[in-house]
Amino acid sequence: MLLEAHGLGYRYGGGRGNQPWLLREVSLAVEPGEVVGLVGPSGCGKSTLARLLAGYEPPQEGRVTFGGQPLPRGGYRPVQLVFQHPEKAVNPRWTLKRTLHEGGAADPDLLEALGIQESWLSRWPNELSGGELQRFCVARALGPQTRVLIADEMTTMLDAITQAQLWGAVLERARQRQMAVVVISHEHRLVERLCSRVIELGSR
Ligand SMILES: Nc1ncnc2c1ncn2[C@@H]1O[C@H](COP(=O)(O)OP(=O)(O)OP(=O)(O)O)[C@@H](O)[C@H]1O
Repeated sequence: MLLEAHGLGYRYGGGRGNQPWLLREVSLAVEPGEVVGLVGPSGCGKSTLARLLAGYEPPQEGRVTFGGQPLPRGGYRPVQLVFQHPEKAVNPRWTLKRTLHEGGAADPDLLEALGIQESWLSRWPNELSGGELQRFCVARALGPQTRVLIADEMTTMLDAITQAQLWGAVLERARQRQMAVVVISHEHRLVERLCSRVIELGSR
């Protein structure tokens, strides 16, 4: 298995202040090249689980393994996360070129597939639309060392044509590199269309 969660438990506040467990006994496994949906009611902890799976924060119970080992602590993250709001995911004081290079040298074919125009590279994040900025976040997350992409409502704010373009580019890379994709979305039709399997995260 490429990415596995073994009995994860998580509660905000680290157990102080009597915050209830948000996630408990969550186990899942994702294979290379698999496109898996992660669905559940609003507030059930999908985004929190995404952060645990990407290694942004540790679970309080259980563990996440990548290729059978703990997630690497430093260097490039093989499990990349793209959020719904690109403006929160970029440094407003960096040009888009610099933002892009945070994920390594950008592949020109990928930029073209994502519809990123050369002239946007010298701009600042506030000089692009949300959809244009999200293309950069997707490009940055698709560095050659990415083995799992977690797309947390990645295209929710985009129009249908842009959605199709971004997913086309992502799925093509996933096929080429045997990269796994975890799709978190409230759009059932999108999940049904993209995913070969769906994991349901229960409500509390
Ligand atoms: N930093 C935080 N501190 C305390 N509680 C938080 C924090 N972040 C999220 N929560 C709470 O944890 C719960 C789960 O949030 P999360 O964003 O993981 O759910 P979700 O399933 O992704 O929701 P949605 O589908 O609405 O995006 C929510 O009740 C939320 O209010």
